[in-house]
Amino acid sequence: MDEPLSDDFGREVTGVRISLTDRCNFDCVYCHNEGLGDTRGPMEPSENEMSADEIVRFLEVVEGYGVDSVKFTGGEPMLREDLEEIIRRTPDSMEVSMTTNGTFLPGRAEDLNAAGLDRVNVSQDALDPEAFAAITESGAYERVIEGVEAALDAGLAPVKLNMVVFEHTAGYVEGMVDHVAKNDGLQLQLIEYMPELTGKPEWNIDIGRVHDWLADIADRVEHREMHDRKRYFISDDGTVPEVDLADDAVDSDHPDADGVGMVEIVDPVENETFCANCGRVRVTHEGYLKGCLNRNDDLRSMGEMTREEIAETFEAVVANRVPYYGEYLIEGEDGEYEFNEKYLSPASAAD
Ligand SMILES: Nc1nc2c(ncn2[C@@H]2O[C@H](COP(=O)(O)OP(=O)(O)OP(=O)(O)O)[C@@H](O)[C@H]2O)c(=O)[nH]1
Ligand SMILES: C[S@@+](CC[C@H](N)C(=O)[O-])C[C@H]1O[C@@H](n2cnc3c(N)ncnc32)[C@H](O)[C@@H]1O
Ligand code: SF4
Ligand code: SF4
Repeated sequence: MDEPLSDDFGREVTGVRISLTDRCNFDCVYCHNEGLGDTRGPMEPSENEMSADEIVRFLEVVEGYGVDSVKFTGGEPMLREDLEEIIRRTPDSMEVSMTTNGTFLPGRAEDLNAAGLDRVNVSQDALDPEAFAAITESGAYERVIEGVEAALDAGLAPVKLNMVVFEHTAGYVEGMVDHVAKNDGLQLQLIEYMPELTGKPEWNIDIGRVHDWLADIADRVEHREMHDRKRYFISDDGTVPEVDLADDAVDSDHPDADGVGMVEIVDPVENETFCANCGRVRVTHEGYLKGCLNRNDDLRSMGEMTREEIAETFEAVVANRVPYYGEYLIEGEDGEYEFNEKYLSPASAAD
């Protein structure tokens, strides 16, 4: 195995995260679209989207740099009709996962598994169709539930349910934790609402309160290497206490055992430890490499490049990566994060 590249902050890059499209059949009120803005627009494939050949060429190049996992995301990655082909042609040495809104999994999950998909994350912000519709601006709740079932039936377990924790969903956290504790094959990923790219900081919930509550009810707590994320293991013994988290609104290596649900918290906002343990390079649907979700001033196009040029571009992107919180943004005396002047070029200052 080739040695992974490291950036100047000692962070090894072992994974890539590829946005296959910025199109989507949902219109979630919180969507950051992987840092690129609006997903609304025509649903037809755009000529700007990377082709299957371009995606596979990139993956074959970075395999040579020790990259051993790829996440396909979007927009909605399942809008790509050539998704099975892309997965089938992904290098065998890579773990392949996908994050989806789940609506297209029924009827397709088995083919994806057969093509080489190892696991899937499905966004499900509530267990209640009305709340779900209000958040996603879509009435496809039943379809998402069928999608989760289809993924489990196809052997894509564990299926991670992604739930963004913000003002609209805080009241459903307890129910979702209970749901994954009671249902084998499901895990829960509670994602801190990120206002950086979407605005609306008033929707924030103090994620620390969710950590405290889970720490109280968990049998066991682990730290995942990626981002130093905390994982709480919760038993299905009916002891989940009542709690109102909204009252002051302001490694797949561990398959869940029977009767125990795994809940992972993704809390990147103003979290220097999270950024210090970040080892993934992103690729936009148009084929730009991106060192950090929250930045768009470090994009480098792969355009019509040869393998050698892609390799050079990948090396340059890794060399240019900096932790977002703690380096690109630094904490001022008043406790607020502000831009580190050394990264403020005239171009990025205008963003
Ligand atoms: N700021 C930031 N947010 C992230 C990062 N990784 C994940 N997130 C947030 O978590 C959301 C869900 O991530 P997923 O695509 O489901 O997958 P993941 O949690 O990164 O990966 P796995 O747990 O390995 O499946 C992302 O869309 C982001 O909102 C990261 O590196 N930085
Ligand atoms: C951008 S979506 C793309 C994949 C797919 N369409 C889906 O919804 O799963 C990837 C993940 O980002 C999460 N997400 C989107 N906007 C967010 C925000 N502002 N804060 C935190 N997570 C967000 C979504 O909940 C979803 O789990
Ligand atoms: S389904 Fe995913 S990409 Fe589509 S709007 Fe919702 S979070 Fe964004
Ligand atoms: S450096 Fe950027 S991509 Fe990595 S964890 Fe921090 S905000 Fe996310």
